[in-house]
Amino acid sequence: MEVGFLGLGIMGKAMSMNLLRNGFKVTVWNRTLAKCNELVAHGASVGETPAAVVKKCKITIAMLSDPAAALSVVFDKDGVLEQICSGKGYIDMSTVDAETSSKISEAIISNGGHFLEAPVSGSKQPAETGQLVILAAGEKALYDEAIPAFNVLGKKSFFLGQVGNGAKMKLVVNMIMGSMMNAFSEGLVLAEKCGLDSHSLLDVLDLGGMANPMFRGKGPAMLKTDFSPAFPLKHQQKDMRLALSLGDENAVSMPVAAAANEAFKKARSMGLGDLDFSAVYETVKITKQ
Ligand SMILES: NC(=O)C1=CN([C@@H]2O[C@H](COP(=O)(O)OP(=O)(O)OC[C@H]3O[C@@H](n4cnc5c(N)ncnc54)[C@H](OP(=O)(O)O)[C@@H]3O)[C@@H](O)[C@H]2O)C=CC1
Ligand SMILES: O=CCCC(=O)O
Repeated sequence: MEVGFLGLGIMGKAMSMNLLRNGFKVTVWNRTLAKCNELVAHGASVGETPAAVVKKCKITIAMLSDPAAALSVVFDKDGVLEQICSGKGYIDMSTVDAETSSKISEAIISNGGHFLEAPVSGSKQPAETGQLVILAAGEKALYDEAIPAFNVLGKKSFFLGQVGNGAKMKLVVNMIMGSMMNAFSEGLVLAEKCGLDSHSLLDVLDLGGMANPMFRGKGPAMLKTDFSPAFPLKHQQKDMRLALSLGDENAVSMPVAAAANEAFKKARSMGLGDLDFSAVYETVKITKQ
């Protein structure tokens, strides 16, 4: 199966590498074209533009930073729309809002193509090992066609119905995750300030009902001030912002998420946006001094 892949950031690189490892022919494109070189060394072909990739491939996947990037790659000059046509599928796996996804879907479909949104739960390591959770919505026939690729990329795929449902599910999940990360950071700082051993706190948490891979995986690194990016903080703040907007639309009061968003914004203003989202811990350390 020949697949196009647009966007070779932390996630896109890992996912396209995984497809190559599993026997897919992959044609890649990235805005900063030099990032394609490593994929080429592993057998990928390069498309000079998103349009060139779509022209070559029956199915093209995108994994881009945010709504502006997702729209630009489709609608701008040399974009996806120039070559999408009957029989071709476009799958956007970026985390965006439902409105962005619907706009892209309408344009693709009105040009004769097929569209699926398929944001993912899981980060860099699950992307490398094919353990993502895929939250797809849109055209069921394209979903069925993409299953061989999804089975390589993820451990479980959900088909959630109409376009927008995948985006909404992803934003709800990341809203919860961002709030949890803030509560976790406050707990770590409080434990330290009141004279407790932070590693003991991690052990206690890991043995109880709140045990989870995020605390287990990120906690020891946070205590060492290691914020090597798996999920960049600027993207987590984007997701909190989009989730809060979804809350506005649905008149859902979300004071916890709003406070978490403020902390991520503060972290961005401190220049921490490119670090892992666990670097929000640094903002709590400062405010508790
Ligand atoms: N990292 C993670 O753990 C997870 C991330 N996600 C989501 O996946 C998406 C990608 O995340 P991640 O790989 O971490 O992000 P990165 O920041 O590592 O990569 C972003 C990608 O988007 C491209 N890009 C940015 N702006 C534009 C633009 N205007 N036009 C074209 N391309 C653009 C970048 O190109 P260039 O190289 O040129 O800058 C790069 O390829 C995001 O929506 C994120 O929220 C979802 C699950 C987990
Ligand atoms: O969007 C990023 C999600 C990161 C994760 O699920 O660990």
